[in-house]
Amino acid sequence: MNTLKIENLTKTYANGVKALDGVTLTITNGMFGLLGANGAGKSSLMRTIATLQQPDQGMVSFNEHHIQQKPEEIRKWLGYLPQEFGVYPKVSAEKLLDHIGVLKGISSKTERKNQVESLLQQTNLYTHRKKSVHTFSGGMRQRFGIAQALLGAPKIIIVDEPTAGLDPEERNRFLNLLSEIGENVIVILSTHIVEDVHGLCSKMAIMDSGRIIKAGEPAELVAELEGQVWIRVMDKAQLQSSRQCLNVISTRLVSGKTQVRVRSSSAPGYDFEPGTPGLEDVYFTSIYDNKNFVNQ
Ligand SMILES: Nc1ncnc2c1ncn2[C@@H]1O[C@H](COP(=O)(O)OP(=O)(O)OP(=O)(O)O)[C@@H](O)[C@H]1O
Repeated sequence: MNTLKIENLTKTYANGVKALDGVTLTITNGMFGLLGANGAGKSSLMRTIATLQQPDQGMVSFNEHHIQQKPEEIRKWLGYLPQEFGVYPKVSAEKLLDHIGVLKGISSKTERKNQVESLLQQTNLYTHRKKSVHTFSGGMRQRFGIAQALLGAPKIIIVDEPTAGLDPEERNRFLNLLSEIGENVIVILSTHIVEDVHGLCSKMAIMDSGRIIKAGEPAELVAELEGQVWIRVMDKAQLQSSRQCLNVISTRLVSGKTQVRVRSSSAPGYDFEPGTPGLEDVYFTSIYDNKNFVNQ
């Protein structure tokens, strides 16, 4: 079992933005979803785990090794797909993967060839292997990104906002690919898309303003809201006045009408129907509770 321990991480950038504020988490094998809005601090946390930046306070350990003191203890086991992959040189996908394999320390040519071939197959890029990565579509680039992250049999894989900008088909294909990665490694999926976490991740955390505001198993977190979600269709004027007295979780247009989801321990009115809670309700209520807590 691999264990990543994050303890009380804090980071304030030179411009005064506190991107990490006492982050504490323990992550073991399996798919872990880190959910948060843009600017919540996800990339800052991912970069710190990948030892690309130092925290001001706190520590990260991987399998009991303190990684700020011994960064090589995570680097040699890490597969990282950053949010911005940068510029691709004009060489074929196959050659680029081989080169990354060398950088990752796979010194045997045969071993590299085998790994590159099998990863190109796995990511459905084998027929495009002779093409230059800079000519790839967004989805193909992300699949290439996961192929390079998987080189060298990593024990911990970090993918930062991998589905942003992908069309629904490519997004599905990418998520299916992620789900195929073994159970015996840690995979951290950072995303602002609730559905990316739903169904794919066995554990998750929600991040807001540099803090972890909720963590657990998605199904358990959803179950905590059982009996507390109520639904009603309203017009805009009703919604405006109801906002004062109701705890509105979210609103959604359904066939041109506004469907309102409300949190309440009992029916907030005779015209409300009980709703089935989902991960999106968990996300919105956690953010709401955190803002109220901070403003108290
Ligand atoms: N190098 C930096 N210098 C100054 N501020 C930064 C830097 N990197 C990030 N920030 C700020 O820190 C906060 C957290 O950013 P971060 O990129 O970690 O969040 P995120 O959840 O990954 O969001 P996004 O998906 O938009 O990148 C934001 O307010 C961001 O503007």
